[in-house]
Amino acid sequence: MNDTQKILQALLADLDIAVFLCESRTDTQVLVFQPIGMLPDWCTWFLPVPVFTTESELSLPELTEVFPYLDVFIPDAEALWREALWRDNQTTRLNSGLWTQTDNEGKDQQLEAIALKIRDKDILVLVNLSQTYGERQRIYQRAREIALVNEQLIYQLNQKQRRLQSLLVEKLHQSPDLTNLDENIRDCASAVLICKPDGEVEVMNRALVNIYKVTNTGDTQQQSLLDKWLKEAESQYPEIKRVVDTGGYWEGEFESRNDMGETIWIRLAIGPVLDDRGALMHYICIANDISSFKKSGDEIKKLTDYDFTTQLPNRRHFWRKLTKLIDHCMHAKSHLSIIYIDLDHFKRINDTLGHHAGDYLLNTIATRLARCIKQEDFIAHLGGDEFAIILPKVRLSADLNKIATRLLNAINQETRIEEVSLNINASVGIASYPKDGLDATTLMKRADLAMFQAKELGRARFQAFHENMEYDFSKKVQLENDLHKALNENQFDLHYQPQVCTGKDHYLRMEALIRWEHPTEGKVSPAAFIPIAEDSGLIQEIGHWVLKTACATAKQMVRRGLNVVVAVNVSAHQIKHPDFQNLVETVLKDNQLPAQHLELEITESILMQELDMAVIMLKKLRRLGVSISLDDFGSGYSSLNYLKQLPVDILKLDRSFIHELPFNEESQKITTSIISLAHGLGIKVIAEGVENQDQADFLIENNCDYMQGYLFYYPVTSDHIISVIETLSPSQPP
Ligand SMILES: Nc1nc2c(ncn2[C@@H]2O[C@H](COP(=O)(O)O[C@H]3[C@@H](O)[C@H](n4cnc5c(=O)[nH]c(N)nc54)O[C@@H]3COP(=O)(O)O)[C@@H](O)[C@H]2O)c(=O)[nH]1
Repeated sequence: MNDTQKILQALLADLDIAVFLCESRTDTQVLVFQPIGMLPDWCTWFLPVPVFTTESELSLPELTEVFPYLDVFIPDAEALWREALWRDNQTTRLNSGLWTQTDNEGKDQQLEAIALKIRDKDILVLVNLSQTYGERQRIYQRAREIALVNEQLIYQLNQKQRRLQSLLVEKLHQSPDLTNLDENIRDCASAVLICKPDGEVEVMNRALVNIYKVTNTGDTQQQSLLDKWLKEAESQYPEIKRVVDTGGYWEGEFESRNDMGETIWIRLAIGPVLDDRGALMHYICIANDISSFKKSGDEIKKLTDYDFTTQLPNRRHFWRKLTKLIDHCMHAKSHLSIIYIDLDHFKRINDTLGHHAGDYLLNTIATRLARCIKQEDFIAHLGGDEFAIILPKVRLSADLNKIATRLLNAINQETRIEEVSLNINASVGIASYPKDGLDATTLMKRADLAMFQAKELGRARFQAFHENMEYDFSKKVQLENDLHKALNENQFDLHYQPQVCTGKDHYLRMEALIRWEHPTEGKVSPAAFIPIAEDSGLIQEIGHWVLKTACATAKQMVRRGLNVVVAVNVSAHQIKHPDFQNLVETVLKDNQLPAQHLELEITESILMQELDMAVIMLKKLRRLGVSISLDDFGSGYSSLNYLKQLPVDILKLDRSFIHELPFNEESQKITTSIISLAHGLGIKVIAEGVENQDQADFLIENNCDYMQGYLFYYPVTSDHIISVIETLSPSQPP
């Protein structure tokens, strides 16, 4: 073994990962996996017999037998390796996400697979994250145990103090001159002080001297002890003086200082001794040093109140703090605001770069956010990609806007992880006490609602809560319930909008657009219900229905000799479904529709959310023979740079540019540049939302391939589309 191999070996052992080089056997068409370095123990525990050696090779069936989850992952990984989705020597990777698998010893292991293409090498990495999880669990468990023990000990101490109090009161009643008391308290572990109502010391024991490291046992020093305790406890317990002065029983714990000036925590009970007529004779004070409990309590607090990844206060800590501050505001008649931050598309980072990269990013952002706020503010990491800040003194919207802008800018600074440069954004919601809510739950709910609205409005922005949001939200919940019924009760219909060709084409094109006739609300726009269907998961069923219906209509037209292409809108959630390709294939087969008559329309933002995955799926779909169009091009991420890697046939220019044609110079330039760039890459262009002749003239003049809009046709029902399509001449410009 040479030095480099030794270093690699040590590195792998340190990282606790299993690495395989993947080669394809041309004779068998089967992938073989050759372990690089020794495999870690957890990996070999999955094997029935220890067959791994550094030189051994594993064939695909063997590896997928050992880790059945790889069955699903390997085809995608293979596509990544085979189709060289890597550019200019950059590394490309695909993460499987975590899965749990039970090893031969019956232990659950949390595993993640990563497919990597490094230069020309195909690498499969298996990472075991169980240790990190285990460590976390152990720490929390230990914290719970310490907390439990502490609680029990404090309880026992209380009982002991109370028993001693009543015993001493009894003794004092039996012999009011304090004789024989000494022997009851001399060797007692609790510190005991019996004093007159004015604080003058009558009896004290050795434990008190020890706890307070008393050097001067003269009267003057001891006389002030009761006074000292009252003063020390007063900031935490404002009632203590009143209770003691009026002869009440008091107990509690607070920070005190011994005669050496050291800080100690004591638990103190002060009880009165009254004579037969109810007059105050003595005070009995019993104190215990609880500093060691407090110390482990602080440790517990650190473990249970702080987030493991960012070291910021966690959700539990945040709620306690918020409740306490609201209480304070209520009494002081003051106000506070909360800022709720949710990172945009954070999951994408975890999925593509791995959990370690995600944790690194969270840490970086936590540090940046903490730098943006004042000392009196409170920041917490609520978990996942959510942070929250309490601003105890801020209420004016101008100030809140300034702070939110500062936070957004801090988040959006460039972060470099490995070789990748990231610019993450966040959606931010704001709510204030008492304007938006009088308790922590309402306030957080409303800040969350405002954050949600910021997401809906396009992310990377902040939004303050206003009352309408709650109404909008309940309306959405209602629509979601109704959507469940809509499919079963045939409330959906599909309309079609023809797309006209500006040059020569032998296809007649149209876009399928879903319509919903709600039984009480009337027509509900797809722009309103598609996002709800996406959030609730219903989009899979609805999307399936749209695909089936559109293909059936297209087949009817093909049968009549019409050479049509029907474009079907596909949501991000459908594309991400691993079965989507099979579903499209089945629908085409069931309708006996040749694939060239179907086009799938996806939005630009889908691609950017999970670029590698989406590209793999689009390539699979294209292999079936369907064409792909990219909707709303230019409206979102608009990176012309990635266009050359995308397997698309058609770009749909976003209607916002067309709307401003032909007079807005910027829109002119964008439109003409996109058209020429697309043509340069062999991609055709459709302009959407064409509403007047000036726009059409400009687009024809600048070689736009197709146009769609109310100038030509509104979407028409399925009953009418055939007759409309029949009037379209495939080779004539409008
Ligand atoms: N996932 C799915 N999404 C769908 C489906 N059906 C529709 N949609 C998406 O909903 C959004 C709103 O659609 P809709 O209200 O149907 O509006 C479409 C056209 O009616 C409208 N249009 C067409 N011409 C013009 C015009 O000249 N001016 C103008 N203001 N609007 C016009 O544009 C919408 C089509 O847009 P696009 O898809 O971007 O080409 C919309 O985002 C739909 O995509 C579905 O089945 N599944």
